Amino acid sequence: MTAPPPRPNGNSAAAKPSHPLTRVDVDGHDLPPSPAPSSPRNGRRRYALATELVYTEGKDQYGASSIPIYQSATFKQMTAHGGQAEYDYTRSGNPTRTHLERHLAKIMNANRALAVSSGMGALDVITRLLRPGDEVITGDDLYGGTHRLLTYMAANQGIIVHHVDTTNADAVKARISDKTAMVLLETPTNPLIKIVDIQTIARSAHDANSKSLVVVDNTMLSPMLLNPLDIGADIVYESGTKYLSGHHDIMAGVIACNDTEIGNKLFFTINSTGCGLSPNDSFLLMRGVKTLAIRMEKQQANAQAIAEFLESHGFRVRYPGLKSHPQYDLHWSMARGAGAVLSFETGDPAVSQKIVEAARLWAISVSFGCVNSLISMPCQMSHASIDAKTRRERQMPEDIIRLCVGIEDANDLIDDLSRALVQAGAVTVNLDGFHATGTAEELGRTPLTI
Ligand SMILES: Cc1ncc(COP(=O)(O)O)c(C=O)c1O
Ligand SMILES: N[C@@H](CCSC[C@H](N)C(=O)O)C(=O)O
Repeated sequence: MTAPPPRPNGNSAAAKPSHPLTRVDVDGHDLPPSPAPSSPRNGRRRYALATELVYTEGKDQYGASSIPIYQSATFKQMTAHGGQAEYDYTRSGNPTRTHLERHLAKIMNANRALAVSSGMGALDVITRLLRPGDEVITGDDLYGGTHRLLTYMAANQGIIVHHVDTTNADAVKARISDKTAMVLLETPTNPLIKIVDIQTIARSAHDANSKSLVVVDNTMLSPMLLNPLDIGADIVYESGTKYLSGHHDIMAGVIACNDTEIGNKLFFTINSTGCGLSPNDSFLLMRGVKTLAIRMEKQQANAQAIAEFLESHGFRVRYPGLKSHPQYDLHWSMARGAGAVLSFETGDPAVSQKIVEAARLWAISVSFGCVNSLISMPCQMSHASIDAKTRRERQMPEDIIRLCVGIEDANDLIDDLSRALVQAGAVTVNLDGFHATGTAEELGRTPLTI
């Protein structure tokens, strides 16, 4: 095999300084740093997070091990005066949802958690804290639905939205003013997997304007890997559709905070608009949360293997488990794992489409965080609600492929991906093995040998 040409992104794994916590396996290969302890044993948690996910404190009158689904819209009252019974109507509260919310508050290190009907529902509830004329500072690489909602609010509700490069904490700081009501962050970003320094941004936002709320979308990591409230966020939300439930069988959203007044305002909106999570979905989300640790462990191990496989064959891979990630150290200074979403580029949208369509084990689907693996082209799918011009301005490559890794056998996933790469013409197979096609350089990769 000829010496590989320089990588198209200029990244050189060898040139990167080792992370201070670098570990090696028995063969001397680098391993990701040891995760930080999974749970500070303070606040509401007594055990490590993997234990707390399973251990629930709620009591059922019959000692049921799994919280019953209180499938009731209304609740009988003892008198006509109202107010004495704990529940009156499921939009306002339901025992299954309460059980879930208390559990979520514990694992999110929050005083209060609220469960709603989707991740976007959660963001909608949070943004109702804003008033016309308020300014929001947010990223230039955002989940498409978030971009869509903010754009709607800017056009119709008098909210001023500034999109800045949130990987540059100074750029965010420069934008903060006394009109900044909210700083909305995602890390890692979806789908460019950029890392945002929550702690530094939160500090400058609060120093410059004590009223500005720092809101973090933690969907890409889940409370298993990051607790934004511990590092300066005022509100954290996530799509429970993803890792928290883990099986793509429900839509859900979760909001958590520590401030009682904010919690009450969020609850007011949920009760007023009726977007609280249904009893049945609360049950399913509760069931999913219990296996979060074990799912995440397997998903991350698979994602790491696949990221290394692709990178070792010259593809530009974006994954914070790789030392070549330009913000590797920043990510590991905040998070306890790299998650299970990665993206890579081929240099040609048509080739990317062929790869995606040739995969069998990888379902062509939006979403992530589920037990089964998914493949997608964000520009055409999850982020299609960002118009092409804006995508170009934000340097979102049209050829980018996103892999959302599940719990299957890693070798099966790699074999299927290899086959799809070959079938798509991204590589060719000769008698003596796999070789790059003649257009390797055009495709922005080194020759592939497997
Ligand atoms: C980062 C991120 N935040 C929020 C959402 C919204 O979640 P949901 O689909 O549950 O509304 C999604 C995906 O949909 C997402 O990827
Ligand atoms: N058609 C949907 C697309 C949902 S994308 C889901 C998920 N966040 C992802 O990133 O894959 C829409 O219009 O919102």
